[in-house]
Amino acid sequence: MERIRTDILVIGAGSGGLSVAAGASQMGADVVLLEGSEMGGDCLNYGCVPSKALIASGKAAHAQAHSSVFGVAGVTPQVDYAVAMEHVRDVIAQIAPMDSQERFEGFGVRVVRDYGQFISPTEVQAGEHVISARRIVIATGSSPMVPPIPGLDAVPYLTNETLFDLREKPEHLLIVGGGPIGMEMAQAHVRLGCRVTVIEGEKALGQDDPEAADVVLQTLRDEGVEIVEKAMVARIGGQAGSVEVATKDGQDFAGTHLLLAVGRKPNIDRLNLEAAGIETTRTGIRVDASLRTTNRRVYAIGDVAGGLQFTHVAGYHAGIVIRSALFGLPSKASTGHIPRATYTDPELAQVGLTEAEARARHGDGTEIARFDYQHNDRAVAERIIPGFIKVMVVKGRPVGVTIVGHQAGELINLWSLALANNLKMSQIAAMVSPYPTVGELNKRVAGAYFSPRLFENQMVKRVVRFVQRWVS
Ligand SMILES: Cc1cc2nc3c(=O)[nH]c(=O)nc-3n(C[C@H](O)[C@H](O)[C@H](O)COP(=O)(O)OP(=O)(O)OC[C@H]3O[C@@H](n4cnc5c(N)ncnc54)[C@H](O)[C@@H]3O)c2cc1C
Ligand SMILES: NC(=O)c1ccc[n+]([C@@H]2O[C@H](COP(=O)([O-])OP(=O)(O)OC[C@H]3O[C@@H](n4cnc5c(N)ncnc54)[C@H](O)[C@@H]3O)[C@@H](O)[C@H]2O)c1
Repeated sequence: MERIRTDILVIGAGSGGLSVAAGASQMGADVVLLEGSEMGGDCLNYGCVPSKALIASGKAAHAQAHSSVFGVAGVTPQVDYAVAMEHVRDVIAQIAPMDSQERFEGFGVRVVRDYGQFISPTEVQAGEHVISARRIVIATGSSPMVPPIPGLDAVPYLTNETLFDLREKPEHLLIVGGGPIGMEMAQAHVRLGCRVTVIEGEKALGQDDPEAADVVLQTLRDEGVEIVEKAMVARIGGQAGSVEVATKDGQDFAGTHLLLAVGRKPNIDRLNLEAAGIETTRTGIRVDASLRTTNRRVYAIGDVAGGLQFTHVAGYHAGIVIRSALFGLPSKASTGHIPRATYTDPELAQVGLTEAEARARHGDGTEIARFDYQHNDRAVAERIIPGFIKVMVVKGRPVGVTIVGHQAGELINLWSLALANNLKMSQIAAMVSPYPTVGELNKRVAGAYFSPRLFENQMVKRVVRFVQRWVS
């Protein structure tokens, strides 16, 4: 048994853990990093990266089939699913060196490739190593939730951890769960020529503004995805190549493959948290605003902390922990300025409050500024007109933004800046955007906020008439 003493021990080499390890080691701390599986965690290996790479394949196929409106004859795309999945592998391989053991050892981090478990409040065992640390950061992420649906144990099913290993194209993919994973993978697969049925227990994209979600859902339905809502799965049967799903309301579905996308569970089982006095909640490890667990020397970040589950949140958490653990500075995580985007086509992005949340919190003080893609000249030229941007404004400042449409995930960046810095709508309106860009939408929605004040204001009209009389 080798004993190691260090300043910072990071458990988990995914989005959050790697950011802590890179930052802390480059700022002079002695860092040990544990990883029981693949360097890079979920995002690189089974999450963001492979899903966005497969979405890109779907987009290429869709463009081929829908080019005739541009005067370029459309063709039926010849999809080789195995090659599309090799493209996914290749994209992972291109990004992997950034997360590699070698790169982190180059920073001076000691990387131990084993699962860690607490053996005392300050010690973690990983294989043949016992590591004691001044501060410990748990960044062990989450895994696909596999609910105890009767019959599921006897039927082969896919999750995000196995989907990208497929090489034979599913003829008919049944997806249980209409959240971001379900909808992104539904569209990618229908565009690659699979039949797709999404079975959702409540409302698909139910976390999002319903009007914006409907724009996405309508597009997916138009592309051929069957989306069944309010259909909670009650029983699963069949066998490999022939899967049957029965819902509580008595509907039956049959397909060739089954993908489970019904949420996540925190990776805490291997950690032996009781030995360190670390409490958990229903969704993950209990943390305070500075991301400390119930053991003051131990932090929890990213998916395992049970809040928002995004790579950029894990990265944001890493910054909070570095400030607190390395410099002893008070540092608190907040969520009001954290954006999210679902990379369907059209994309759906949100930062801050939705319209319903803003009205609930600010009542009549909420004003809504809105601008539709169909009035953006670039969107018209490129024929990407479904969508809108909606800004919830309170006392002249944006408190939330919903964008559904082409590149909504890119457009939301400006509003993340605005909310993080408490900017005013007048500052957004003062920006000059190059014409014709889709990004002009952001300025035009700020213009839409001010136009009733300027154009429907009798005082403004009186002042203009008065001044004009004196202008030579
Ligand atoms: C299909 C899919 C698509 C997604 N798309 C996006 C997206 O587009 N944008 C976005 O922002 N987010 C996306 N996410 C979410 C994103 O992947 C996660 O929020 C992010 O990976 C969380 O980072 P993390 O560091 O908390 O955990 P992870 O990245 O999962 O890393 C945790 C690591 O800890 C290791 N580990 C676990 N237990 C132990 C232990 N006891 N000892 C040692 N190591 C351990 C694991 O092996 C893993 O490598 C997606 C997720 C999925 C599933
Ligand atoms: N673009 C992105 O940023 C992105 C993409 C994918 C995933 N993610 C992250 O991963 C997380 C997990 O995604 P997800 O889509 O698995 O989870 P989710 O919790 O967002 O959605 C799961 C859906 O499954 C439904 N469901 C649950 N049990 C069911 C049952 N028995 N029958 C039918 N429907 C059922 C729920 O009603 C819900 O709508 C997301 O919350 C997000 O944080 C992010």
